[in-house]
Amino acid sequence: MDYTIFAVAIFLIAVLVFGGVFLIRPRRPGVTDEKPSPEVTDEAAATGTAVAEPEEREEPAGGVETAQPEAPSVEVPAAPELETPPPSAGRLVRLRARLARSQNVFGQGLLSLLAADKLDDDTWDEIEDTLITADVGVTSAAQIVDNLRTKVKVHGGRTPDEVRDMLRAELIAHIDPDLDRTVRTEPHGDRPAVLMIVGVNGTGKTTTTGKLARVLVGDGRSVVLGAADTFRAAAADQLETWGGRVGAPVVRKDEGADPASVAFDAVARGVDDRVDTVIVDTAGRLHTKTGLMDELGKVKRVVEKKSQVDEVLLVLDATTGQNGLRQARVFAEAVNITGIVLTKLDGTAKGGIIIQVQRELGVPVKLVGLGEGPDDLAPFDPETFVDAILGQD
Ligand SMILES: Nc1nc2c(ncn2[C@@H]2O[C@H](COP(=O)(O)OP(=O)(O)OP(=O)(O)O)[C@@H](O)[C@H]2O)c(=O)[nH]1
Repeated sequence: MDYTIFAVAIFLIAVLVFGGVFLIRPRRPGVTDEKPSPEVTDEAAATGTAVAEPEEREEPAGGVETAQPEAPSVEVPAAPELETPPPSAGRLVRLRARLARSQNVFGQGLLSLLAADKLDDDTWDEIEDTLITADVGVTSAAQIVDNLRTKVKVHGGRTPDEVRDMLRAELIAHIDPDLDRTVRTEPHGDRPAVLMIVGVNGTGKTTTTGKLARVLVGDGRSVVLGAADTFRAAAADQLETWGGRVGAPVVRKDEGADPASVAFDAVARGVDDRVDTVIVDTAGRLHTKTGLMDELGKVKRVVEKKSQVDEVLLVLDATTGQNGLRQARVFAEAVNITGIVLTKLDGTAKGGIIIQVQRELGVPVKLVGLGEGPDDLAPFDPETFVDAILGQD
């Protein structure tokens, strides 16, 4: 009996021991049934970042348990990648094909007329008409024709190369290679250079401001942008997009705010941040509204309380011809224009406007816009321009 009790007791103990072994089976190191509670980093908390659940992992084949404790993955918003625009040097050469395409009628038209078998009065009239159609202006067109006629008489020969050289020299002379086309963007001491971008709505001011910021960043400069076009909130948004892509901060205020105060604040920010250049985009003003033109003068005067204005660049749409010239004259009366940005030269055969606008305003074309792409703005160079329109490498 005692043995029976003893045997039963042994059996029960054995059952308990083995059962316990299975019930309290050790777990794989680092693997828990509970999902780890996701960690929220300070950064994620601050930015309201969504936290990703850790994924279930499959056990590796062969039963080798190698699972390691995994840090929960946290989605951190990628910092917007800054773009590296190309430098200013060589841009016009790169965009030469655009010029060649758009100015084909102008350049090639003149070349073929000059190479005609017989250069009679009618042909010379046609040459003059071609120049006028390309917006060279009546006075310059007549001068160019006179000069070419004289050269043809003196030199006699008219091989294709001679004709091309003659026309090339004449056009370059009229565009004037000696004009100073430097865009003054160098800071002075502890003050940034200040550029104002002015012009009528739709000519491409905001786009030019953004593209110019890229040119400068491409050349290694630091830039602040001022969104003084407070008539159109979208212009400030547009500028923020441009600035954001190259790391140029944008100073803006609410729609309807005083443009002069935005311009002043932008320059103040530029001084505080010790940047190289501040570019102020102004509102597109109707040249018939004297009040608005006066305001442009005010923006300049207010900015000058903080720092001198180095450039006032007038943006002109090359496709608007005589109308654009009229606008240019009004702007030139209201504010001292230091340079012209001729936009949309990719969309017109009227490249001769360069000659006319410089002649009318006595101010050089410093930059040209050759497309809607972010890097389609180039410093203007007369020789590259003429070579492109005459189809010369
Ligand atoms: N093809 C071409 N389009 C251009 C060029 N420059 C600007 N544009 C286009 O012209 C349009 C008007 O440009 P904006 O920069 O908004 O003109 P804006 O003068 O600032 O106009 P407002 O803000 O209304 O005063 C846009 O669609 C630009 O992409 C250029 O050189 N070539």
